[in-house]
Amino acid sequence: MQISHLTRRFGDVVAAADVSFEVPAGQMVGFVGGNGAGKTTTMRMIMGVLAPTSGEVLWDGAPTTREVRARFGYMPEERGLYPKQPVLGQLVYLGQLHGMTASAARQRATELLGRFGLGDRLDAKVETLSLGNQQRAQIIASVLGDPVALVLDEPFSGLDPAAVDQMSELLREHTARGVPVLFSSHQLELVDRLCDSIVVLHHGRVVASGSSEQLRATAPLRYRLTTTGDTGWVRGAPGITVVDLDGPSVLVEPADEDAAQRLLADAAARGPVREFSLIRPSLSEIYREVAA
Ligand SMILES: Nc1ncnc2c1ncn2[C@@H]1O[C@H](COP(=O)(O)OP(=O)(O)OP(=O)(O)O)[C@@H](O)[C@H]1O
Repeated sequence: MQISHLTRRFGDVVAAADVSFEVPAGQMVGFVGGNGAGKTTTMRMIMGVLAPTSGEVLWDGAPTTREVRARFGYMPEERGLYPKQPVLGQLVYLGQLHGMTASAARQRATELLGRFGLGDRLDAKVETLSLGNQQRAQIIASVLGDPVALVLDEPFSGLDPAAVDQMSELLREHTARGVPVLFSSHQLELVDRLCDSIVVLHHGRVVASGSSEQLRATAPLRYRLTTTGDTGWVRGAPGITVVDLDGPSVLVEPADEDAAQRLLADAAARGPVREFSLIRPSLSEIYREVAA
């Protein structure tokens, strides 16, 4: 699935500005960005719920049609299930909307509800389920009918760690079959762990994208040096910028690898070195950097 130059304005607000990225077959792509960054707007355009001001979404190289989008599984921000209706009945209905027979939809929905701990709540009204269980049912709704792509708006919000694992497993079963999966989330560690690639949106624009390794490679090289004495001398070391200094421990940004190794040699010449380690930035740090 190719998102190509999607732009959406609401009056003076540009909610999405020239957003382009790919969700390759069989890959999980994490869509991150602060509140109001434009994730929901972009996903709505992908699903055809909202018309783009300009740009398009391509499927197999051609602009998506209503028929193609009908085969996408979607979990909207506003959620789709009716609070006052029984869970299983609604899932069967949704499955039928996706072209399943009533009995196939009932069988698949029952199986998934059972698998996710809701086997004894089939006839419960959605509103009587806990929020996390409602969320499980919403995710199940989006995967009924063997979708060819999945577009999920914050599917993991409100899920406990066990449910996160179960739901990630369910999504992985889809990517394993070649289904492209796009989901938004504010849980950056989870995105880092699950996704093949990440798209960072800020004020409607894509400000970074790539695998977490690629995003990390754009962050400055940082090392932590810990000695037994004071590291104040590091401030004068050539090619070294001190980020944080606290007595025997200092966090530095060397200009290059040579400067880092020179620093280590200088430190060793002064006395014992307790620690000299490359610091890998977390996705949260990278996010803060690119969104700054
Ligand atoms: N129907 C609308 N009318 C006017 N402005 C809108 C509409 N929908 C979204 N916006 C604006 O577009 C911008 C992007 O909103 P959007 O909901 O896409 O962000 P988001 O990244 O999903 O945020 P969050 O993480 O808070 O869900 C915001 O400034 C929002 O106020």
